[in-house]
Amino acid sequence: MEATIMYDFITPLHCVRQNQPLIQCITNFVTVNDCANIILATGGSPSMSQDIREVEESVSGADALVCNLGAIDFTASMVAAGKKANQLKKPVILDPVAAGTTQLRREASRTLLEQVHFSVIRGNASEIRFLSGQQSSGSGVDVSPKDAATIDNLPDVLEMTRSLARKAGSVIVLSGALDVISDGTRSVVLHNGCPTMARITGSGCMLTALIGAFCAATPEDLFCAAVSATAAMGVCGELAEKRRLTNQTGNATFRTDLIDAMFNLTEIQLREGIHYELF
Ligand SMILES: Nc1ncnc2c1ncn2[C@@H]1O[C@H](COP(=O)(O)OP(=O)(O)O)[C@@H](O)[C@H]1O
Ligand SMILES: Cc1ncsc1CCOP(=O)(O)O
Ligand SMILES: [Mg+2]
Repeated sequence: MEATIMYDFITPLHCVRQNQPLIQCITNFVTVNDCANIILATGGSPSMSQDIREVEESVSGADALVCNLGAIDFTASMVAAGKKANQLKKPVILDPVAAGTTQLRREASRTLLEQVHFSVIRGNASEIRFLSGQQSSGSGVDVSPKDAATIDNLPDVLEMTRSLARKAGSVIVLSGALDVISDGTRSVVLHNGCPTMARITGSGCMLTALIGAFCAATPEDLFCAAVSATAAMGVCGELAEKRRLTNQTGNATFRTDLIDAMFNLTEIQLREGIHYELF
C-alpha cells in the first residue's frame, strides 16, 4: 500500500508564533532592517551579526541560520556559521542573491554548496536556474523575464526544481508570480502574492528570512514550513496591495503594510487565503 503524503501548511505559522525562534542572519546591508522586522512580525527574534570571529558562537545559540549571498563579502562567515549549524543539526537557509551574474558570485555559490548543507534554498527563477546548471539570463538581483515560471513552462520548471531538490538534498523555493516549491518528492505551486512585491527591494530577502523562522519552528517538516512561509508572504502581499489600491499609496507604504500584515496575520487568514496546487 502506498504511504499517504501529509500536508499541513497552517500549523507552521502557529508554531512560529508559539516558539519565538531566534534566527541568525548573515545578510546584505540593503534589506537587513526589513529582514529583522519580518522575523519580529512573525513572533521570532532576529540576530544579524556577521563577523567571522563570533558567527559560530552566535549560531550555537540560534534556532536557524539564514545566509544571503547579497552579503558576498561575508562568504567566509557563512561557511563557518553554516558548518557549525550543520554540526548542531540546525536548519540553514540560502538566498543565492544574483548567484550566476558575476565570477565572484558563481564561485561563492559553488563554495557554499560544497561546504554547507542547506535545508532550504530560496531564490528567484534566474538564481534557481543558475544553481540547476541551466541557462540563466539574470544580470542583477531581479529575475530576468526570460527565466520566470509561467503556466506554459510550468512542467519544465517543476522538473528543474524537483531535480535540484534531489541533487542538493534541500527544499527548493523558486519564487515569483508562481512560487514553485519541491523537496524532490512533494511539490507545490502557490498562486499567492501580487506584482507590487517585485517593486520593493527585499521581498525575496524577507521571504528567505521568514522561511528561516518557520523552519526553526517546524524542523520536523521543512517542506511544509517553507510552503507555509511562502504562502504567508503571498497572502500578506495581497493584504498590503488592497490597502495600496484603497489609499492610492506607493511602494514605500506597501513595504510597511506588508510587514504590518505579517504582524497581524491569523491562521484563519492563511487558511482562507492560501491558493495552491499539489504535484
Ligand atoms: N508578479 C508577482 N506576482 C505575485 N507575487 C510575486 C510576484 N513577483 C514576486 N512575487 C512574490 O514576491 C516575493 C519575492 O519573490 P521574488 O521577487 O521572486 O524574489 P527576489 O526579490 O529575490 O527576486 C515572493 O513571495 C513572491 O511570491
Ligand atoms: C538590491 C540589492 N543589491 C544587493 S543585495 C540587494 C537586495 C536584494 O533583495 P531582494 O532580492 O529581496 O529584492
Ligand atoms: Mg533576491
